[in-house]
Amino acid sequence: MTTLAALDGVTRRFGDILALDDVDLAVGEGELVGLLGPNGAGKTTLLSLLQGLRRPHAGTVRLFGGDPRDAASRQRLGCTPQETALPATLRVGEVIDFVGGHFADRMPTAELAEEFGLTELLRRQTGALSGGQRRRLSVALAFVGRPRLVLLDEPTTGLDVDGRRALWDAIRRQHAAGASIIVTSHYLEEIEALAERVVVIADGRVVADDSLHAVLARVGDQWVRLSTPEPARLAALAGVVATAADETGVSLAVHDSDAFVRELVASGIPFTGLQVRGATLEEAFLALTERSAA
Ligand SMILES: Nc1ncnc2c1ncn2[C@@H]1O[C@H](COP(=O)(O)OP(=O)(O)OP(=O)(O)O)[C@@H](O)[C@H]1O
Repeated sequence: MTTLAALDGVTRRFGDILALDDVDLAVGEGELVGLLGPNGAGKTTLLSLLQGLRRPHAGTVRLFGGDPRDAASRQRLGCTPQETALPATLRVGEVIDFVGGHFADRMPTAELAEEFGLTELLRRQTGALSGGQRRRLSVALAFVGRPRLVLLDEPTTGLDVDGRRALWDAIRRQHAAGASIIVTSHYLEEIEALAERVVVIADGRVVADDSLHAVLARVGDQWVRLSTPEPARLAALAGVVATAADETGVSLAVHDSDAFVRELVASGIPFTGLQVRGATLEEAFLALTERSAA
């Protein structure tokens, strides 16, 4: 598999903040990689290094084998940032033509508009678009130059359920047609819908890089909830992957809830309101990032 983008021992600081801490990551041709992590984990910083917008303080970043800060390396890169400023008085079709004009081999405006559900909007000024329509246009623009690699930073933020699904379908079709994609998201549903490989980032470090299935298996797929006056003693019990406490009780991610409950009873830790159920993706992901923080 040809490597399209690679970070090798990359560290990036902002003053005292260590935004990326010794990150290794390689993305190959044909991959659709989901980058998952809480606010401030370092996802956007990672994408900005791949776009050549920032330089690493240590380590190397390669894009199509070159330095991403050389414009030539970025010819086959498409991006949608978290927020896009569109010139309000230009029409949708004009914006697509303007961005497309920068690429030697571009997708025709009508074809791109059709793919991303913008056909009816081509003559509308971008200032008159709804938030969801603007978002669709921003994502579409990442694909206009027939990129080999596309970076999508939270592509469906602000979209309703239908809009999100329609955009996922378009992204999947572009992937099937040959584009490799790195997508960041806060929505596990989005990562699940799009990505086969999941890279979890927490506090600037890669804490998991595997198939979605394998990541879930690692974090424990059962979830126990209870109330106790002695929450600190719970973490020492066997099979506890992670704990999270709030004012209503303690939640624990565990691998084997039967074994956990047997040990809980044997430990003599007082508890009430015991509940056991399968973990949602959201909980599994939180457990993983909290464990890394611990
Ligand atoms: N220009 C900057 N100046 C100072 N600190 C920054 C700058 N950019 C990012 N940071 C800090 O670096 C860390 C990583 O930020 P980054 O935006 O990469 O996270 P993220 O995972 O993309 O978060 P989010 O999901 O909220 O977009 C954060 O602590 C952030 O505050």
